[in-house]
Amino acid sequence: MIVAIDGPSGTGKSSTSRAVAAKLGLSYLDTGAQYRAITWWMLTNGIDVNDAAGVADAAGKPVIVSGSDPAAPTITVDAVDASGPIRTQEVTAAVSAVSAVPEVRARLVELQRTAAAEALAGIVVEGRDIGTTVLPDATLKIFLTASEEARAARRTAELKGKEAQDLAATRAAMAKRDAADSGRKTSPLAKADDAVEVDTSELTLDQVIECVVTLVEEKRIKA
Ligand SMILES: Nc1ncnc2c1ncn2[C@@H]1O[C@H](COP(=O)(O)OP(=O)(O)OP(=O)(O)O)[C@@H](O)[C@H]1O
Ligand SMILES: Nc1ccn([C@@H]2O[C@H](COP(=O)(O)O)[C@@H](O)[C@H]2O)c(=O)n1
Repeated sequence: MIVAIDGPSGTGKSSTSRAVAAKLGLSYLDTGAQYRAITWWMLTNGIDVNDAAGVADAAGKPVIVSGSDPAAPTITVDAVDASGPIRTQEVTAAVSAVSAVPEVRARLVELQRTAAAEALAGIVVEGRDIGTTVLPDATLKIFLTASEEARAARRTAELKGKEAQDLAATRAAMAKRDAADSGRKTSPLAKADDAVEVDTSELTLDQVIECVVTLVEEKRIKA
């Protein structure tokens, strides 16, 4: 059972994927965390993230390891826990430039396919290009969407007390990142033709989780 969950930022991919994987006894892989991890490494090693050739040259250097237990997902870079630093606004603002570099994508797609092949009980993999590029033969593909208003409100609430931005700034930053992710040449953010689209704007997180669990169970019955 391989479940691919894609969609723009703030649609609920991570929250939904983790919960679905935990409920169904599947592994979980957050591919966005891997792109954030390589971006953090570039920033901390003085690589200009807007210099695509420099990023490409360095893409093979960091060792990125993802732990796939949905109860406690982990990510390390060169054996250092990166789960905190990859969530800063500095990394969020830089990640789209790094993830657009084909050498970076080739490196991480290989890691992602290996993780899926090794997950014997099955896996939920979330990102932007899982259904279209990374795992085109996934058992089930979901594309989550939500209105810009809903997504910005969710992210603003999540960031409260951390690196808080106001609603308008959060919305503008999300729109900019989605435009860059959708507009890049190599495997842009896109819905696979055979993905089920779920608009989460008016749904609670529990309703979205239930909806995806039902879709997985339907696939299992048919298999
Ligand atoms: N249906 C929902 N209703 C209300 N809040 C939600 C819903 N789904 C997710 N959230 C909340 O919205 C925030 C963003 O969710 P999440 O991180 O899962 O989105 P994402 O699609 O993975 O975002 P990104 O791609 O930017 O990492 C979290 O605080 C989460 O708890
Ligand atoms: N399959 C993917 C997953 C992510 N990205 C890039 O990483 C960024 C961060 O993703 P989050 O889910 O953690 O917000 C995202 O904006 C993309 O630039 C990707 O390219 N492909």
